[in-house]
Amino acid sequence: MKKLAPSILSADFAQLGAETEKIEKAGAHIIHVDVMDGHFVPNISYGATVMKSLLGKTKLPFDVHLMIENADKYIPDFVTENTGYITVHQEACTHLDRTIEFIKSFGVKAGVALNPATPPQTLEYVADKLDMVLVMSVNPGFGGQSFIDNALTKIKKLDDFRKKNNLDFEIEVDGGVNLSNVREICDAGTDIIVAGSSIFGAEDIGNRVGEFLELL
Ligand SMILES: O=C(CO)[C@H](O)[C@H](O)COP(=O)(O)O
Ligand SMILES: [Co+2]
Repeated sequence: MKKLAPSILSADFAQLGAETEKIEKAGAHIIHVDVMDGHFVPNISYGATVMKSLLGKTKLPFDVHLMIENADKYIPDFVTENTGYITVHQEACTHLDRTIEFIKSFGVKAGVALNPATPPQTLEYVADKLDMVLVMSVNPGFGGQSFIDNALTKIKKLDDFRKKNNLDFEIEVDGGVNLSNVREICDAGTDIIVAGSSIFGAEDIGNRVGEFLELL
């Protein structure tokens, strides 16, 4: 089953609880949490305190997308009863294998994200340890950007690679996903769809989640 993970980066932060409730009621599967440090990416978003403000208000798992340097230092802050996945960037981790093991030591699924310019082959020697690979289809740092088409080639390569090697990591796609391109992105082999501005920018957020779910 394909899963929908709305990114709260584009939510109205003054209404974060209410907007989260709307996406949960409408059937979204996961909450995507974008953490930006102003160093690895040229923007600062929010940290663990904001994510933790949703604890007790939603049953949905958190999918933590760490766009930060020194991830090992901050990973423990993001481990909560709702935390399903923690994903770090390949480009930001010197000791990627160690960081993956560190995430898994908390009983949380481990993901690695790849920037648009990063080839999928870079994950060859850690792929058997991974629960998820996040294919960035925009350069990370901002919501509301346009989908970079060659992400489709990368998704297909990763899908072939996991089939050939009998691996079971999930493939997540993040950036510029909308109602017009989501079907093609799913067909390429994606399991988890992240969508921020195309959900939280809609007039009726719940209705938009429903429209996405029909297409998954
Ligand atoms: O990681 C991200 C940006 O770095 C966001 O998850 C992503 O951009 C989602 O926003 P949108 O759907 O508006 O592109
Ligand atoms: Co993200």
